[in-house]
This record gives sequence, C-alpha cells and structure tokens, in this order.
Amino acid sequence: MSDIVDPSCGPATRQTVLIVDDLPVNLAFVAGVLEAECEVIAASDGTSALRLAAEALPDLILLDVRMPGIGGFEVCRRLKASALTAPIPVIFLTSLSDPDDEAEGLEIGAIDYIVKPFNAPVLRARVRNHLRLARQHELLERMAQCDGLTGIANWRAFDAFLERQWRHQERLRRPLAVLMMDVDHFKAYNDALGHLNGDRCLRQIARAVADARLRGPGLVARFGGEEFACVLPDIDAGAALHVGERMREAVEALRIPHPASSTAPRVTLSIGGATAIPGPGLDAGALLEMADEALYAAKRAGRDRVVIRT
Ligand SMILES: Nc1nc2c(ncn2[C@@H]2O[C@H](COP(=O)(O)OP(=O)(O)OP(=O)(O)O)[C@@H](O)[C@H]2O)c(=O)[nH]1
Repeated sequence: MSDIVDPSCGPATRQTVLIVDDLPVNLAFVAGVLEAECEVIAASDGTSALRLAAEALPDLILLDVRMPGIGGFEVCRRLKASALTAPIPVIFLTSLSDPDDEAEGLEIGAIDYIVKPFNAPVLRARVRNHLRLARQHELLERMAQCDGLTGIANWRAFDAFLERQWRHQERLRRPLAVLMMDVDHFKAYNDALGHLNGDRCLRQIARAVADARLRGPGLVARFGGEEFACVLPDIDAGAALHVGERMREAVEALRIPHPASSTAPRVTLSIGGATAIPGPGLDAGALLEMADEALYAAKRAGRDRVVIRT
C-alpha cells in the first residue's frame, strides 16, 4: 500500500467477474448475461481458474462444481486457503440441486449458490448485488487503514505492514529499519495557536514526511496524536539516518511558525530509529521499542534531530 490512503472508491471502475465452466456454451451464455454489468474473464478448468484468480484478482467468481480435473468445491477451498484470493467472493453456479451440495458449497466459503438452469435477469441482479457489496467491503477495508485527519496510513496499517515486512526480511536475512517521529513541543503549539491550527500542522507534516520517504518499499503512518512512524526494508543504520534527516529537513522546510517552542522559531521533528536483521530472539515489537528509546534520546539531546540505534 502507499503512504497516502485513498479512502474514496475512486472513479467507478468496471468490476471484473471470473466465470469458470468446462462447457464453452455455458461460458458464452453467462458472459452474455453479465457483460452489461461488468468485465468478464473466463476459465474452462479448475487449474486455470486458480491461476487467473491469483493473477487478475477479480471482484467476484462464478464457479461451476462439476468439472474434469479439479472440481469446483476444491477450487473454492484452495481460493479460500490463500491469503491473496480468500477475500474474493465466490458464487457456485451449478446443476447440483441437492441441498447437501448447496450446504457444502456455502460451508466451504461460497457467498451464494445458484442452481442451473437459472433465470438470466435473476442471475444479473444477484451478481449486481454481490458486486455492490464487494465495493462497499473494499471501501471499508481502505477506511480502516486510513488516518482520518491526515489521509496517510494509520497505526493499524502500520502494524500489519511491519509484521509482513518483518517476516519477509527474516526469510531473506536482510535488515529492516523503523523510524519513530514526534513533533516537538506540540502541546505548546496547540495552546498558543489553537487545536484547528494544530490539526492543519499535522496534515502538512504528514504529507511532507510521506513525500520525503521517496520511492521503493516502505510505509509512513500516523502512529497516533503527534507521532508518526516509518518502516523501511533493506535499510542499514547509515541509510536510516539519511532518510530520517531528509524527513526532519522536509518538516523544517515547511517553515511553520512555532511562537511557543523553546527549540526553534519553527515547527520541528525529533526522530528515533532502529535497524535490525530479523531473527531468533528478536521481534518487530523489540525493534519498535529500540526506535522509541532512540526517539527519547533525540528529545533529551535537545530535539530537532535524528538518533539511530542498531
Ligand atoms: N491539534 C491536535 N493536537 C493533537 C492531536 N493529537 C494529539 N495532540 C496534542 O499533541 C500534544 C502532545 O503533547 P506532549 O505529548 O505533551 O508532547 P509535546 O508538547 O509535543 O512535547 P515533546 O514531545 O516533549 O516535545 C497534546 O497536547 C495533544 O493534545 C490532534 O489530532 N490534533
């Protein structure tokens, strides 16, 4: 994910439905029923359905049950067992009308079960409803990752990203850095200029710090209050100091007057960082604690500076 989370649905892009059926005539008929509603992609067996689902990440899958090779129930189980494809809603579209089959299909994770022969307008309406739900679900997911004040990632997104990156770097035996940032004398800023100006200041800082991260993998998030945090994979202590300095300078360059600060006439940022190669005896929480200690060292040393621990 990027640092700036777009909590809107964006322009209403056409959603994609993957239809899976071993009979070309069925694929063509279902595609004809749905083409006014969505983009349609098709697979004629279980193996290509699994591949296409992982590649295209469709918004919905319409899945036949009886197919040569991997059957529809097994395809559904494998889709739900993969973190990548598990969120994609699956509807079985099948000639198996036995309630036991229907119950099994729903129990293994399908969101709906439609028995063939189906009525075209009913199928179209059901697919439309499920696509609307999928869009709402996606919007909620995005909002849950977004900090409401600044529009950058929130602590929840940060935690998930840090855990993922920790495991990834552990496998590669490569370093990971965390930077913790805290606006200096922000209580005094609020007291002197008011909470609304404080909010505006936090928004400006969030943008500046997120932009200063530049390209490559990593994430800047609002950690809470006037604290921000950043995860940077493949970064050693020297490079972490460099990125931290760039972020500190980006806030300095905003030249936001801070009449109540004893550090500088402008708003400044203290940054504490830590780097480690993930391995036994160390977890992501310990790295965060090290960065937090470095932040307090930066505060004690006079603020408006970067301190890195290894
Ligand atoms: N405007 C605004 N203020 C906030 C927000 N979240 C936290 N704060 C304020 O941030 C201030 C943080 O103050 P302290 O933790 O005492 O730290 P500080 O004054 O920045 O001092 P040092 O960190 O020691 O430099 C508090 O006054 C909070 O009310 C917010 O969303 N908006």
